[in-house]
Amino acid sequence: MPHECPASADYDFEALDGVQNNRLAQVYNNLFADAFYQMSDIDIAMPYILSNIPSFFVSILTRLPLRTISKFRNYMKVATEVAQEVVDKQTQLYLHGKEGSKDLMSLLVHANLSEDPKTKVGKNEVLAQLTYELRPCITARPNTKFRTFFLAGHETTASSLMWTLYELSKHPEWQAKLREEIAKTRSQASERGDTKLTIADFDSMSHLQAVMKETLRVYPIVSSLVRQAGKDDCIPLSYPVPTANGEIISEIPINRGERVLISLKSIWGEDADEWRPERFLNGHGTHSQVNLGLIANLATFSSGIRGCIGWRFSLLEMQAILIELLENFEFSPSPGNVEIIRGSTGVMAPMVKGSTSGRTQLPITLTPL
Ligand code: HEM
Repeated sequence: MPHECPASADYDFEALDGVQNNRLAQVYNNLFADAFYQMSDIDIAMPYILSNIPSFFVSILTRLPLRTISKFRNYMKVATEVAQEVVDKQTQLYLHGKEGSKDLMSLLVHANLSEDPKTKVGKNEVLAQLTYELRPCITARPNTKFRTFFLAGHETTASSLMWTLYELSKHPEWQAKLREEIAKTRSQASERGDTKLTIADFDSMSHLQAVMKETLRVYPIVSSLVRQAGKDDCIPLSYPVPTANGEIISEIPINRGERVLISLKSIWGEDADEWRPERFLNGHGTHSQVNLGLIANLATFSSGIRGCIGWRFSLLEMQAILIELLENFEFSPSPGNVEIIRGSTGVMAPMVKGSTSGRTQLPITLTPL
């Protein structure tokens, strides 16, 4: 299993060697759970306070030793230093005529050095793309630019992968189906003379696509979205509902500036809570297409102009890792009575029920094949 991030930053997190060896891994380790799990009242209120006060007071308040803010400030400091090192390394390679690696970060560095004003990307923007902007992270301000490879790109994909492995560990029959599909696709590729699978091969693997889509449906990592009304409006309802005073309404009026929290729980019928990838295969059910993407009967990547910019990258990354893992290991539930719950840690992350550690964790058994 790769323990670096060659696709995005040509940077080795040394994650499999233990977090103590790498300063970025140290501050990143359990960051979301440490910052967001079981927050205090003041930590919960702070984003709303910060969203509604002038910037001058924000910079004072964000110096307070509050849990969420301190954790992210700590992370930002180290992440910015590492981002600077990555950028410097790629810049030197580029200036000495060496191609450097073909990861996303190197492409951004090349764009930073571009002489053409149309393609040039400023240095601060390059750094911000790699790290994170402290303010939107700790405020609830909707529509702020969410700029990052490390956080938006990593935590979401890693947690979705964990949930996929969790479900596969409980469903050996799906592991068998996937191994068969992978072997068939590999043999087709080698008949063509290809040693590696192509993106078209990934897209052709309907069982793996169905497994990923079903996991993204049952475990939407970003489980709610906030939107702010740009003008007075009415939100039409799919069906009339009674209000607290008994009035039946079929639309909800909202005023300009009001915030709406959109829950991503879709309507999937009686088996909505069950993990059943077959619902996307063989024309089962009404939402049967196996295709994945921004518009794929799921709101897991959101949609429209603020939809996830990294959805395609994330799916390819997950697919590549899952193929590698499934070819090499069998997954089964952890021995003992371990119950896994969905931890509310800013993203939906697996945690062990009853554990007081406050850590994101997923104990499962891996057996080499
Ligand atoms: C399973 C993986 C992922 C999930 C479930 C996911 C989910 C989402 C969602 C729901 C949004 C919309 C947030 C909102 O509207 O408030 C979003 C936005 C975003 N995502 Fe992802 N994401 C994933 C992976 C990635 C990856 C791999 C990257 C980058 C490499 C990424 C970068 C972004 C960025 C930059 C935005 C903000 C887009 C904008 O506001 O214009 N995401 N993501």
